[in-house]
Amino acid sequence: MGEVDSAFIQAIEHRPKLAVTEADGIPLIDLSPLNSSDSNAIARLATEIGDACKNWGFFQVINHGVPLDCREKIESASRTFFTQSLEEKSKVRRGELSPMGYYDGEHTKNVRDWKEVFDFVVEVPTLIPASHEPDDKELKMLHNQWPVYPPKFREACEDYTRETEKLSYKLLELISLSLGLPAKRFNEFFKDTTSFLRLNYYPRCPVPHLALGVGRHKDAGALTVLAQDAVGGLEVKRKTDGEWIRVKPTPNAYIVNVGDITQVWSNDKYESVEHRVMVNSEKERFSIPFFFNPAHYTMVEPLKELLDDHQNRAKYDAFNWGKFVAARNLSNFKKLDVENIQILSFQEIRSVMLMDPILFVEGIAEAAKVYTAAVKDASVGLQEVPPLKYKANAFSENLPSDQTTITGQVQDGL
Ligand SMILES: O=C(O)CCC(=O)C(=O)O
Ligand SMILES: [Fe+2]
Repeated sequence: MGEVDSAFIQAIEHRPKLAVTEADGIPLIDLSPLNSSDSNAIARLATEIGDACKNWGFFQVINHGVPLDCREKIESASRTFFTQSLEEKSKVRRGELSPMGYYDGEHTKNVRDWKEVFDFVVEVPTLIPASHEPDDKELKMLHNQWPVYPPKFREACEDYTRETEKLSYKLLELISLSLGLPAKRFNEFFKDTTSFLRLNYYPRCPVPHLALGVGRHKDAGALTVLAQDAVGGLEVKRKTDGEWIRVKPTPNAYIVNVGDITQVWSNDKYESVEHRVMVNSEKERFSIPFFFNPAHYTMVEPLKELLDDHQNRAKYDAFNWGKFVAARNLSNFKKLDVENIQILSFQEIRSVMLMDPILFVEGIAEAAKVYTAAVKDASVGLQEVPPLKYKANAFSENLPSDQTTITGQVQDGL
């Protein structure tokens, strides 16, 4: 393996196959009916989007209204930024006090990603809870850090974000219609948005069969709108058979996927689907996801209009989006000595309605102990941690995939 740090190496069962399956099945949807006032065409479009959300959790859109030059400007700014020296990029490195900016040490499920990122929030400042503690009402403000080079980097980023945000609202409205709800049913949640944009850079990798650009994960927020370049590498786990399918790069298209919040809102009608990114030894790759997220104070729960007392009972408890984000921040800056800690600390969010109650309570109790120990720098006797860690991992690994948590599968985000 030469000089490759073992932190990048995936467990055998998660290593990518170098032979790629490129399926045609991921829907390609033309959004041009939105430019007409033909309500039938818009209704048909909503149905098409609803089917894609149900069957794939992913789709691509064309004729989306984001000007091409706006996209080209941010793509070129991103390329110029990342080709600088580490020393230059580190001038805007993210830290505990400013979680936005440049970072090259992200881990997904405790394996390091073969990538570098630059993050910025859409609304300045963005408010999120200061801690994950339920009783702590203090808020903190997220600000952006901008590099001085390349010039116009900030302008390119901000212009692009405004356009992708507009597109995200259109998509959200179509999703709402597809669920039989008024177009603007979800809009109120996004007033004080916690959305952010990420520039991803995947350098060439000498061990593409052992490492991943981003390990398997689901996106936590409401929607992700992603621009990928012509290199390709994004793979989606096909719902029908669990096969990893490559999303074919389509010039000037956007890849859209529903995140966990939409899954909860729709009470599982739409599913947030696992995906990952393969890297390669010949070509570097760039992508730009826009994570469209609600206000921190949003209580995320299945929409009442979609529920009844029979077939359609709520499958999730309500959870507070901001507290969830704050908990994610905690693990971003402290390397917890426990694998999959995010899964374990939030298990109740999704599985409480789904799994055997005794197993659930036991699992959560174990997880809570491990979590507390890890957060307090393992101040609980060290000899106690390994068996707990072992049990907790066994617990999370044994969950069927449809019972994994809203947070555990999520390795994106704040
Ligand atoms: O780079 C990509 O194609 C996808 C990245 C991704 O899934 C993410 O950043 O959440
Ligand atoms: Fe993702």
